[in-house]
Amino acid sequence: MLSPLRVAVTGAAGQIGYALLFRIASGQMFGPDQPVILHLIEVPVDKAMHALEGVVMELEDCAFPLLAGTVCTSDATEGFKEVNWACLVGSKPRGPGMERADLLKDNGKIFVGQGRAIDEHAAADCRVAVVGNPANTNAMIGAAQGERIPAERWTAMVRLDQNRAVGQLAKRAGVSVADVTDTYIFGNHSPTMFPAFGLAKIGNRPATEVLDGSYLQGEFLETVGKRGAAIIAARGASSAASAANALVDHVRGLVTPGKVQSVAVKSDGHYGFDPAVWAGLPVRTTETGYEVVEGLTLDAFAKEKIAATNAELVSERETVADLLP
Ligand SMILES: NC(=O)C1=CN([C@@H]2O[C@H](COP(=O)(O)OP(=O)(O)OC[C@H]3O[C@@H](n4cnc5c(N)ncnc54)[C@H](O)[C@@H]3O)[C@@H](O)[C@H]2O)C=CC1
Ligand SMILES: O=C([O-])CC(=O)C(=O)O
Repeated sequence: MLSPLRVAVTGAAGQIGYALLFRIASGQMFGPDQPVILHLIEVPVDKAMHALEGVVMELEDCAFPLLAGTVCTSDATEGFKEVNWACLVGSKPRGPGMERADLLKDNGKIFVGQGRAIDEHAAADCRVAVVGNPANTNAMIGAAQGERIPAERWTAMVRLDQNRAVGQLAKRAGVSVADVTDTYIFGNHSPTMFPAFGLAKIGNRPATEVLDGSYLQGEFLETVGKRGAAIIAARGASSAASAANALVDHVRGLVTPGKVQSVAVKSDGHYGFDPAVWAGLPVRTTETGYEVVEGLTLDAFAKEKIAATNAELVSERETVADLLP
């Protein structure tokens, strides 16, 4: 029997939290043999903590064999103590008419405190997945607060964008999602992101041979880039179930050696990104961590799009300069 992993989830009583916790506890994130202890972190507000009690009652009522315990707290020190994974979901979602970058000032602050608490109290092997928006820049802020946990262990989620891109390509081509491969997101989790259709394959053929260029350069990019806003317009609330599902994929991928997926990581200059921004990139999981997949061929159109999303990430960093040590 494996010893339990401690997994922190912030915003545990929120929308994504509600769609996520049951999947972690059932083994979908860390596998069917891996017990977990969930550290559920919320704001110190009665309504949120009370809602969290209800969520814990429901977790108990599922009788998950892999759920080895829960810790409920609004205290970051207790919440992140000895955790092996921190899923940072807790933060404000945007409403209709807003861009994710509009959340920068309010949400950015959260990642200063949590970055410090993780660095001081988490297990030495702790890895972090940031979901709260704007996710790339929040990961950069959090990572910058620490000295003990290497910045490379801080990742942000662009897997939802990858899944959206795969879904759109499959629908357009009239094939199963299983037939769509090599679909990677470069850059920011924002409308400037670039789903690199030039690398994607549909039924083992280049997507550019299966679908026409005007669709790929136009409607496809627009639909994937603005999908979050379309869901807010339709639901009146931001995507939650698909976001939780993408986080399960993101973490599962990062604990599965050989898996290649889109992850926002410290760019270190790959594919022309500023070295200090967190950019969506194709990432391969290794036995000890991950590596960026190098050497993929990008055409002039792709390079122009990557330059634009990089410029946005650099400008977000300038906006939060006061939150960086
Ligand atoms: N990266 C991505 O692909 C996606 C990111 N998101 C983002 O995820 C975040 C959460 O979304 P929802 O769950 O729908 O929002 P929500 O409002 O339903 O839940 C957020 C929860 O976080 C809690 N919270 C706020 N500050 C906190 C803190 N400092 N510590 C702990 N908990 C805190 C709130 O009390 C609330 O319960 C938003 O920023 C949203 O924009 C949403 C979908 C996709
Ligand atoms: O669009 C939003 O604000 C929520 C989100 O990040 C997404 O659905 O991709």
